[in-house]
Amino acid sequence: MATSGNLLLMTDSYKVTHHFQYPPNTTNVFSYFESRGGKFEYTVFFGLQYFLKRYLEGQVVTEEKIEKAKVFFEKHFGRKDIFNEKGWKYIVEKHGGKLPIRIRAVPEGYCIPFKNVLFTVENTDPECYWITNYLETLLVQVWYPMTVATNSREQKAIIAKYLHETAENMDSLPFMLHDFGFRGSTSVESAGIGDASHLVNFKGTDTLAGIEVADRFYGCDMAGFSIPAAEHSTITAWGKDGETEAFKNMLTKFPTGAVSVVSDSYDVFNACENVWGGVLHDLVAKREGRLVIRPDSGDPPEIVLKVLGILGNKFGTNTNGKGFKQLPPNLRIIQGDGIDILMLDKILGRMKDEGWSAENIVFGSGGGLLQKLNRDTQKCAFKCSWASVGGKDVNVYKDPITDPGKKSKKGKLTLELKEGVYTTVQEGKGDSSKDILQTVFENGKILKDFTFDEVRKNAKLPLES
Ligand SMILES: O=C1OCCC/C1=C\Nc1ccccc1
Repeated sequence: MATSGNLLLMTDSYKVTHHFQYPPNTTNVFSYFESRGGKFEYTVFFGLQYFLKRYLEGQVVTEEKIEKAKVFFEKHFGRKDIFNEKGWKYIVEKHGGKLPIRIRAVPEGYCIPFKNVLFTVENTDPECYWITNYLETLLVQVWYPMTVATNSREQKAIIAKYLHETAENMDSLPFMLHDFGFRGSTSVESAGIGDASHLVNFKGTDTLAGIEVADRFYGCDMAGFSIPAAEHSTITAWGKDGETEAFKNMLTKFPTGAVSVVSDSYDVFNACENVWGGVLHDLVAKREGRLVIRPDSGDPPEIVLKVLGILGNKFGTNTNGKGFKQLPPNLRIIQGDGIDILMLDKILGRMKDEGWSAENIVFGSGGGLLQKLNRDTQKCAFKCSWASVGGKDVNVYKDPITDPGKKSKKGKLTLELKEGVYTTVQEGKGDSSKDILQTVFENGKILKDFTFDEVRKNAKLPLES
């Protein structure tokens, strides 16, 4: 049951005036959402279910919300005759406050090449033609989970490629990219949505909000995991001369299991050479459980290779079945500074060139994972493609001479697989029995509830099967 805010205010002001602007006797408006393409050739369709459950499901329109919106819009527009009070009251009286809308969508987790229909929205009551595009503003926010899930999956593909080339198995893949992005997110809600999108592809996170989203909206009890880890304050509070004590404290307070220690407070090379590889060498070498050393500054590829070199000298390496060097299984490094998809490839490429297996490292990413994206990254848009006016079907479209790239699709749309290629069939010419779009929402009810496990399975890489 949707539990937050006043849906009547979750739109753009101009939409409040649009019920006056459709042709007379318009009874149906059918619109669709697509990515017109951009950074990635496809999008992982993810996150619509969050919006349906959080904002659209059940009795979302009430007399009280209508009254509040009425007062709000009289002040906002400075006049009394704009807000569609009759239209909203009709929804309360006729539909019990449930939205007379049908939404058909690609199954969550599917990877769909751009310029394909991803979901459609249409009104189910001819009186409510105006509600379809009223919901655009909220529904287009699905650009964010989709784009984060896609960016995260593309990073997984890069990591998987290097693991495939330099490691004997893919076992470490699920924990190779850890979400560090909570503090850099624009809100607790967006951190939750973004991290859940990352967790479609991975299982390591410090962004706790996303675990709650995966639980509450996709039925996943614990979608992400973490380990005890230091931050600079827990090292530097021991004083510059106390760094060895601080490191030793980490090993003794967490005697088993994995532990991560940020080691660049003063001199990460000295820390690796003379502390981890010196004073604490034997404690580390015989440790039950993994020590993860975290550099956190400097040019990432250079620092990573230098730190690997020092640790390799101090703790030894062996050569795996693919001919690449591995640190002892209880010793790894984590690079969480400056990581985005390009830097990931750069570091792993350098490691491979210098004979290191990718499994010696894990990555943390914050802004690169959750923030360095916008709606334009994948050019996500919502457009009307069909209407019924005075009982006549109209194939609606735009085709601006000033940007052919913004040309929109016509008529009722379906998505089919034709010779293994996802194809959007326009003008209602599709075969509904082959339509990959499924009705996920109708008249206030959610008709398909994807579990996080299903979404993860749908989004798997070919290399993972
Ligand atoms: O070092 C680590 O090892 C793995 C567990 C997490 C972790 C660090 N977390 C973190 C979170 C937010 C900003 C910076 C770091």
